[in-house]
Amino acid sequence: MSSPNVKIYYFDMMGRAEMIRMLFAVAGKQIENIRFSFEDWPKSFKEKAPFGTTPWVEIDGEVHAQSMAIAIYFAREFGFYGKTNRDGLLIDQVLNLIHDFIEVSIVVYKEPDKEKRAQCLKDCQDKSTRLYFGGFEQILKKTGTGYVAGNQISLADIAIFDVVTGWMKPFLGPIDEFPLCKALLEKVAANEKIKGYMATRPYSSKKEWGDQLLV
Ligand SMILES: N[C@@H](CCC(=O)N[C@@H](CS)C(=O)NCC(=O)O)C(=O)O
Repeated sequence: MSSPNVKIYYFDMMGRAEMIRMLFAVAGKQIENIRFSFEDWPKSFKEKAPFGTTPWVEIDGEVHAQSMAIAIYFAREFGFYGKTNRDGLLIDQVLNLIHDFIEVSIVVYKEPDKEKRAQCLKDCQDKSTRLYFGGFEQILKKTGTGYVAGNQISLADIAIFDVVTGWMKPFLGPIDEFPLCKALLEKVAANEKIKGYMATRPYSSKKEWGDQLLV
């Protein structure tokens, strides 16, 4: 069976689309990026998005949205969702922790008062980083292989790597107290496909939402 034609629609940045793009890179699969500006989003794209938000994908012409659902679907298709139901449980816990972390980061980003925002950012870099990386660490300890699920890289490992290298980077504090997370990140960074992708991806952290906080 031939591979489907997949297009992903998103802003010209990493954001919520990057984990999906990275998964395709690690799986050695093609995905076409349709990138648009903030100006063009309401004018030409929002009405095409299934639920009025981005990212969304077109799979052989059929549209689907919700970044986590899209990532999970392709992880299953490409064999990056573990081998057992328990693997899926471990992976889902990581993805849900990341979902919660994203929500916290967005609250910080949207805080209009500059002083309050600085305080929220500090809390995020301190307490939230500890809470969520503490969660990843617990899961990695339970699995005991150095990966979130089983003995090979899965969507969850890629998603944790995206947290530290993507748009959420400015919201993170030090993760030194989480040695299993650090070891996992080194392993993902050493993956040949990830290395190739990171060396050529067109995105700059300067353009991401998080970095605008620091302006
Ligand atoms: N739960 C959704 C959230 C999507 C979402 O809020 N996307 C933002 C960009 S990251 C968006 O579409 N913002 C523009 C808008 O709501 O008009 C997902 O993960 O895909």
